[in-house]
Amino acid sequence: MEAQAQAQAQAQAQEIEPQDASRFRRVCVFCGSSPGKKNTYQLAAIQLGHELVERNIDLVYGGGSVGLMGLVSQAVYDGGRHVLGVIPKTLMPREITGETVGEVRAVSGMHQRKAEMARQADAFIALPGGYGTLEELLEVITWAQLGIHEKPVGLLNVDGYYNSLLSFIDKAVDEGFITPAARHIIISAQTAHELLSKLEEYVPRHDGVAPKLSWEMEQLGHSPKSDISR
Ligand SMILES: C/C(=C\CNc1ncnc2c1ncn2[C@@H]1O[C@H](COP(=O)(O)O)[C@@H](O)[C@H]1O)CO
Repeated sequence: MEAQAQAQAQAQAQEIEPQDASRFRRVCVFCGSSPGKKNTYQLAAIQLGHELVERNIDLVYGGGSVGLMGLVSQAVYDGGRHVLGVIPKTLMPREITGETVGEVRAVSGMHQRKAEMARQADAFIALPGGYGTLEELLEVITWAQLGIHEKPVGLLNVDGYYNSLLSFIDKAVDEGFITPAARHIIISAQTAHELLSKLEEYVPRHDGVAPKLSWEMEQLGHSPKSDISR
């Protein structure tokens, strides 16, 4: 595959330095179940997988091998890190989702999937994607705003794919619907390396609206043990 060969060549050319230990054990990636039209989207998915491997970070994602989901999960798996795919039982047939590499966890529905992915992750990253990706991204941002978790949320803005979403969010701040503090929940960058570095440094600036423990129990079904969420 062209994007895979290109990503490998770039990684070799850069002779990536070994990273310091990451504060993240596992990152959740939301991304398109389609590959997108530009090669740069596919390349970015593979490069994100390589970046996670370089930093010794495991992956949790929506499972399957379709689109960008398949590229990022394969890159993490090939790099020797653990891959956890969380799939609702209805989406499990291979004709819908394709083969999943690594561990597969079946859940009863889409809500359970999002809660399980959130529970398992220390941070979230969205690559380019469609409705599913946007819905997953906006939900973890909303949960952060409410104080359900304090895990960093990153947007990999490949080739400016998310420029219009970011402009819209800035408009919502200007119009008084999103507070400037909550605007800082979204960390964006154009490359996986820059994004991971920013996420490692993230410090939440917004206030939650209710006691965190009760939110965690209500939304995630538990009190997360992750170091990041405390
Ligand atoms: C119906 C389509 C593909 C079905 N395959 C999927 N397999 C696994 N996970 C999926 C699938 N479709 C959506 N998801 C989840 O939403 C995100 C991707 O959705 P998008 O609309 O393509 O952005 C992804 O993060 C998954 O968690 C054809 O779309």
